[in-house]
Amino acid sequence: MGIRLDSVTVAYDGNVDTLALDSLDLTVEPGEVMALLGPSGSGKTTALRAVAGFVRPVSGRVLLGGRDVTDLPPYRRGIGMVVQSYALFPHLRVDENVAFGLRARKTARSEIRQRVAEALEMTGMAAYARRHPRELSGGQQQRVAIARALAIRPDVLLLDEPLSALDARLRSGMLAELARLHRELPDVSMLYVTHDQVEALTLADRIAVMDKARLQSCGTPRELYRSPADAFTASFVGGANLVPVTVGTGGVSFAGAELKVGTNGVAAGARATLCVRPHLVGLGQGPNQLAGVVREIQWRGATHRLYVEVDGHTVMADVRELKAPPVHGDPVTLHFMPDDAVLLPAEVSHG
Ligand SMILES: Nc1ncnc2c1ncn2[C@@H]1O[C@H](COP(=O)(O)OP(=O)(O)OP(=O)(O)O)[C@@H](O)[C@H]1O
Repeated sequence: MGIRLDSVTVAYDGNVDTLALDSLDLTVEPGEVMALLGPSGSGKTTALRAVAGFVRPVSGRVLLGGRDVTDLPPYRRGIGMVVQSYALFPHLRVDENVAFGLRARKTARSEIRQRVAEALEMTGMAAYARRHPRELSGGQQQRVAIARALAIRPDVLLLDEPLSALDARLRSGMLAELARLHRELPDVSMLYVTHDQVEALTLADRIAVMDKARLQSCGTPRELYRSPADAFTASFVGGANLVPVTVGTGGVSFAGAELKVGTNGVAAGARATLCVRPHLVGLGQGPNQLAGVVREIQWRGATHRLYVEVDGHTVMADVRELKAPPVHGDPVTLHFMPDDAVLLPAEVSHG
């Protein structure tokens, strides 16, 4: 079932001077996973809570499957929700926790038994049905929380930083599990709040990037990564080199160098920001050369990350592990292919 936020504005405590959500328009297609990505306080959780019905917009509408649910209470929206802190009932066993939403809906006993078994099976927790939450690891507790959300067979699943309490190894395992669940439940739309871009890039069909209560941009992970529309999106979805340039004809000038890049019809003489991903910057001679001085070098196993100062700006280059890496203070030449650069509107810094 699709989700639509139609110009949704939320102000907590009636404070309309600082909106938590400012006219948010967002559509999640049926069966789609949409990640909400953005810095702390940008309104991601608020958007989720508006869909769930825990906050009431001061204006705008929430539609589920084309039906206006703005005035419906949360329990009548057919939504499953998983939050960061698991929020399991400590005094209830795993199976009782999973059954909770079904009991509240007065589902028949035999049906409850079947659905609880199914949800625990789906999340790999069938063997733990009779344990209490305190007898489970963090990852297992989160699986139970997901099973509980799935037991009501929701049309819409809302996930609020579901993996952020887990350690890195568990997190990547659970990410794969969520991707599998999405394949097994192709009709369930998911709205997934995260500030982790790897989670967003891995799991989402599309990513909505939020900043300061507004939608900054929305697109597939590939679109936002390969052709971001603005510097904020570029820096939030994948690492980015962002440098101020002056547009010429057939290229730009930066740090005294003339660089060939597509100008997208931007007028010559205009100021703009050039975006190049660090892994697309090479070391040594090539097209579009930049001369600089190594300020820092990090060994990352398969790659080296170089921080190179070019005319007062830092340019990052991720290159394959070097046998004889340069050292701090060494002069180096960097290069990148014309097609690997994106020209963005002028503003580099954001907030
Ligand atoms: N219950 C509340 N009462 C008053 N203000 C709130 C409440 N919840 C959130 N806010 C404010 O609304 C704004 C958006 O908060 P929200 O929790 O939606 O952001 P977020 O993007 O989910 O952040 P985070 O990544 O830190 O969870 C923030 O300025 C926050 O301080």
